[in-house]
Amino acid sequence: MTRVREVRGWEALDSRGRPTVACRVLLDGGAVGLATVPSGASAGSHEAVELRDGGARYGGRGVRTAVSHVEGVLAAAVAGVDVAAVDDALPSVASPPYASVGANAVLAVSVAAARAAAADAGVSLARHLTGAGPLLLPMPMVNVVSGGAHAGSAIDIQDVLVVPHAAGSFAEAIEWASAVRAATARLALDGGHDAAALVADEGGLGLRLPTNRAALELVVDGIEAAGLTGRVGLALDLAATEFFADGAYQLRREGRHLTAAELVDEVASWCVDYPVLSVEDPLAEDDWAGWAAVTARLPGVQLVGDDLFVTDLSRLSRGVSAGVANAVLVKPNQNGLVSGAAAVVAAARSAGYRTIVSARSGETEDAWVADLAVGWRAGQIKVGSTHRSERTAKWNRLLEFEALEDTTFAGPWEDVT
Ligand SMILES: C=C(OP(=O)(O)O)C(=O)O
Ligand SMILES: [Mg+2]
Repeated sequence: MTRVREVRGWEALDSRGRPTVACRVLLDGGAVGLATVPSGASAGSHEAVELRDGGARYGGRGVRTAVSHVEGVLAAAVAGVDVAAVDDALPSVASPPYASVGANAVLAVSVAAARAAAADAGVSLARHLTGAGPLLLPMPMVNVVSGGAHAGSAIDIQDVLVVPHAAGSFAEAIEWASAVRAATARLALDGGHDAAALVADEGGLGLRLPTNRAALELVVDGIEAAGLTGRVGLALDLAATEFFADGAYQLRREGRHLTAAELVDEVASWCVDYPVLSVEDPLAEDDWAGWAAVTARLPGVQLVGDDLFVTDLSRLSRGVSAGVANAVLVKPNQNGLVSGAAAVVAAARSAGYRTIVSARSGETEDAWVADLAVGWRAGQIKVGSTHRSERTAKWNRLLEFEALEDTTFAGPWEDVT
C-alpha cells in the first residue's frame, strides 16, 4: 500500500486556448502522477458537469474554483489514502454528476492518482491497468473532414473519419490515415477551398461543402486517390444532438428539416453508397425511439452511443436492455472517474457492445487517454486527425508502445475480450 501525500492543482490551457484543470498527485515514497483534463464542445447534457468560474476572466471559462476544490476538499478526501483506493474516496466529497466540485476537478485527481500508482509500480499507466502479456493496440478512427461544433458548422455532421481496417500494424494504420487526409486536402484545394480555413478543432479539414453527403464523397475520393480503396473505410459522428431543434433534425447547410425516420433513411442511404463501417450519434441524446429504429435498420454497422450513453452505466444498461446501439464511446471526463469509465468498458464488453475510447475536441498534449485505451483493451480509439500536436501526442504514444513494447494490433473490428 502506498499512500497519497499531497495533491496540487493549477489552471492550464487546452487546445482551444481555454483554461483546464491540471493536477499533480505525490505519494509517500516519492512517486508522482500528473494529469490535465480535456473538454468537449458538443457535450451531451447528461455528462458529468464541468465547473467554470463565470465572470470576466477567459470569458467565464476560468477553472480557479475547480482548482481550489482539487487542493481543498478533494485533496483532503484522499490525503493518507492508499493510492489504489483514491477513486473510492473521491465520491465521498460529491456524487455524480459532480456539479458542486466539478467533474473536471474530480477527473484530474483520478487520472493523476492512476498515473502516480503506475509510477509507484515502475510501469506505464497502460501496463499498470492491463497487467502481464502483450499490449493490445487499438484500431484508430481518424478524423479527415470536420463540421458541426468543431468547424463553425461548415457542414452539419461533426466528423467524417477513416478506419484503416486492413492495416497490419498501428503504424501502418496511421500512415494510411495520414495519406487519406493528405489526398483529401489536395482534392479540396484543387476544388477551390481556402487553405487557410482548413484545420478544425480536431485537426480535420473544416470544409464548407454544399451537403453532408458531399463530405463523405470527398473522403471516399481521398481514399481512392491514396490508392487505399477497400483497405480504408469510413466512420461518421453525426453528433445529431447539436442539430436537433424544435422537434426536427435541421440540416441547415442543405435547408432540410428531417424527422428521425427521415434522418435514419438518409444515414442508411449513405451506408449503401459509401463504405461506412461505423456511425456515432446518428440521433439525438434522448431520441431513444429513433435510436431503436436505426439499430433495427443497420444491423451490420457499428452504431456508437456517445451523447446517448455519456460513459454512464445506467444509460448504457438502458440501451442494452432496449437493444439500442451496439458500441459505446468512452470519454473519461463524461464520467468523472477512471474507475467509473473502466466499469462502463467492462459492462459494454459483457453485453457484447464494442468500445471506442475517445479524446475530446478541447484537448491538451497529455496522452493518458491512449494509455487507458491500451490498458482497458478497448479495441478502438478516436482522438481526432493526424494534425495538431494535442492529437499527435496520442498517436505518438501508441506508436511508442508499438516500437518499444510487446504488442498486438486490434484487427478490424475484432471482438476484444
Ligand atoms: C470528441 C467529440 O466531441 P466533443 O469533445 O466536442 O464532445 C465527440 O463528439 O465524439
Ligand atoms: Mg461524438
